[in-house]
Parts: sequence; structure tokens; C-alpha cells
Amino acid sequence: MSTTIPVIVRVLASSVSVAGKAGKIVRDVMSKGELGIVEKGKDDYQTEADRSAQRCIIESLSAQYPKVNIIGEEDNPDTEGDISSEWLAVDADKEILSIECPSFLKSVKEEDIVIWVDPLDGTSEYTQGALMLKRDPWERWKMYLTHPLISIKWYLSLLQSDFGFLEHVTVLIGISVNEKPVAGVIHQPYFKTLIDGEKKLGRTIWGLQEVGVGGFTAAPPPDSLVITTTRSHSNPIVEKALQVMNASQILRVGGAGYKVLQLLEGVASIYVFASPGCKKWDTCAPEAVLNAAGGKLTDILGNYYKYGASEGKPNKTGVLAAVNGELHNYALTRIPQELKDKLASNK
Ligand SMILES: Nc1ncnc2c1ncn2[C@@H]1O[C@H](COP(=O)(O)O)[C@@H](O)[C@H]1OP(=O)(O)O
Ligand SMILES: [Mg+2]
Ligand SMILES: [Mg+2]
Ligand SMILES: [Mg+2]
Repeated sequence: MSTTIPVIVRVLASSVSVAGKAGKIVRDVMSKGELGIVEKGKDDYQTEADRSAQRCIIESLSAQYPKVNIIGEEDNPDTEGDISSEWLAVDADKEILSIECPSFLKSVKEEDIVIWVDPLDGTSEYTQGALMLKRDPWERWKMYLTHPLISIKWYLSLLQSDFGFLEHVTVLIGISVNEKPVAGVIHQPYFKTLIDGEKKLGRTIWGLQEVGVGGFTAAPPPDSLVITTTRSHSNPIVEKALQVMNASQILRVGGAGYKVLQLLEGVASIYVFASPGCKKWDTCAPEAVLNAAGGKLTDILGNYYKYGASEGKPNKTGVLAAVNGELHNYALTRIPQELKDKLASNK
């Protein structure tokens, strides 16, 4: 690979390739049907797909960029032994390699880069999606009875949906320089497209500051105010922040990556989550892609998160994102000071 291509562009091109590979791992674990669910904390789970996809991403990127600081969500991905060579991605997306690098990023060195990896965003929705792949109703019912995460209400709604909540699942790779997210990849393993009548699963969305976004068709925000928010981590403060928005519709979906995709595709205009819970790997890639598309992501107080390697991992003061600065400001001014103070006291 030519070394005349700036390192930030090469890292983005490699991240686009490896995200696709990680997405395949996520689908393969699901098809095998053994999710290997581990409980990390309250409403906080990990599966074999989270562990394997993280190994694939981190080992592939660190083999190519040994000086880049890479931080992944999962603490103990099974690090015993060599990973399958099938999982090592050393290629780079050709289209990205041909991008003209913005001048302020041309001289960035490997050691200036911090990458935040969420190998599977929307784990809750992923484990619930597993039910949809059980074709036999009795098998499905048995799985529901032993499933730690599904209430009867969600079981019934799952049965009525086409693909469960698997579309909410994303693989996130966020690339930061000087504490700011400058590039990012959001891969959606279960996005369905028909190409010449043939079904294809998976798509990869990317963004680079001052260059723009790719991998999807951008659309303007909806005419009325549509808010997107959590479906699995709500609480009374989260609900209060939604009530004050005066929205015409509230969409409750999984994952930070998927919610930002909804903003980019004109499904929703603001993403509100007035609670701790998300971490740096949840927001780094979505923030980078949203920024590159002209949007804005901050905490509920309107402050940007910092993505340096020594920063604390939790996003203690929530998430507020919008397709443009005007809508972001609208949401920010509607949130009562009392609620902002409550979240700030988590700091
Ligand atoms: N209370 C929480 N505990 C663990 N992870 C959380 C929590 N709240 C949010 N997250 C992470 O942020 C993502 C977006 O939140 P939500 O879907 O609730 O809007 C979740 O998919 C999850 O990422 P992950 O699935 O990677 O663990
Ligand atoms: Mg998690
Ligand atoms: Mg996540
Ligand atoms: Mg995750």
C-alpha cells in the first residue's frame, strides 16, 4: 500500500474493510444459534459475537497500525490462542483510499490516533433477535422461557416483526485525533438490499470530517418533529426529557449507531437520551459520521465529549444529537435546567 496516502485515510479504509468482516462474524454467531450470553452488569450483556467481532477488529487494526491506541468495549474477549486467519482483515477499501485527505489531517501520525471500538452496538436487540431465527414455534417459546432479557410484551411484539430487532445492531469504529472524533464507520450487518433480485445483507456507512459521508443515501429531516431514543435503557428522567420536546412522534430503538443512522436517513431529527449508560465507543463513530454530514452530537448539557485515550469511558451526562445545529439548539433549550443539573451531578 502506498505510504503517500495519509495514515488517517488508510486507517479509515482499513476500518471500513474490517467492519464488514466483523459484521459477518456477528451474523455467523447468530446462525449457529449459540450466543454465549454473559451478564456484565444490570441491563448489560455480552455475547460470543461481541467477543469475536472485537478480536477481529482490534487484532486486524493493531497488526497494521501498531502505534495506534485502540480501545474496545469488551474487557475480556477470549484472547487465548491465535485468531482464525479468516478473521484477520488486512485489506483496505479502495474507494476510501482514493479520498483527498483534508489538509488539517494530512500530517497526523499513527501515535496521534485513538480508535474506539464497539464490536456490537445493540447487544440487547441482538439477543432478542435470536428468537426470530427459531422457525419452530415450540423452540422459540422454549428459548423465550430461558431468555434473561425478554418480557412477554416484547416477545409478542417480536412475533409480529419481520426481522426482530436485528436491524438495530451495528458495528462501530470511531477514529479520534486530539480528542475529537474525525472519522467513523457504522456497519449494519442485517441491513437488507436487493441487488438484481438477489438479497444482500449488510452495509457500511462512513464519514470523514471536511470530506463527507458515504455508503448510504442521505435524506432531509422529517417535516414534523420525530425523536429517537432508547428502547431498553429508559428511566423516569429519560422520559421527562422526551416529554418536554413536544414531538409528533417518539421512536424507541436500540443502539447509538442505529439512532444516528435514523438521523442521517431522515427518519428522525433528534436523538435524546438523558441518562448515563452510553460509553465513548457508543458515540465516537456515530458522532464522527454525524459531524461529517453536518449534524451535532453532545451531552445533554450541550458539551462535547472528549475522546482522548485517558478520558473516562462513561458518557455520564447522556446524549443529545441532531441533524443540524438549529434542531440541536432547540432540544437543548427545551430540557429543563433542573434535569441538566441532575445529570451534571453524576459527573
Ligand atoms: N445502562 C446501560 N448499560 C450498558 N450499556 C448501555 C446502557 N445504556 C446504553 N448502553 C449502550 O449504549 C447503546 C445505546 O443505548 P440504547 O440502545 O439504550 O439507546 C446500547 O446499545 C448499549 O451498547 P451495547 O449494546 O454496545 O452494550
Ligand atoms: Mg455492551
Ligand atoms: Mg454500544
Ligand atoms: Mg457493544
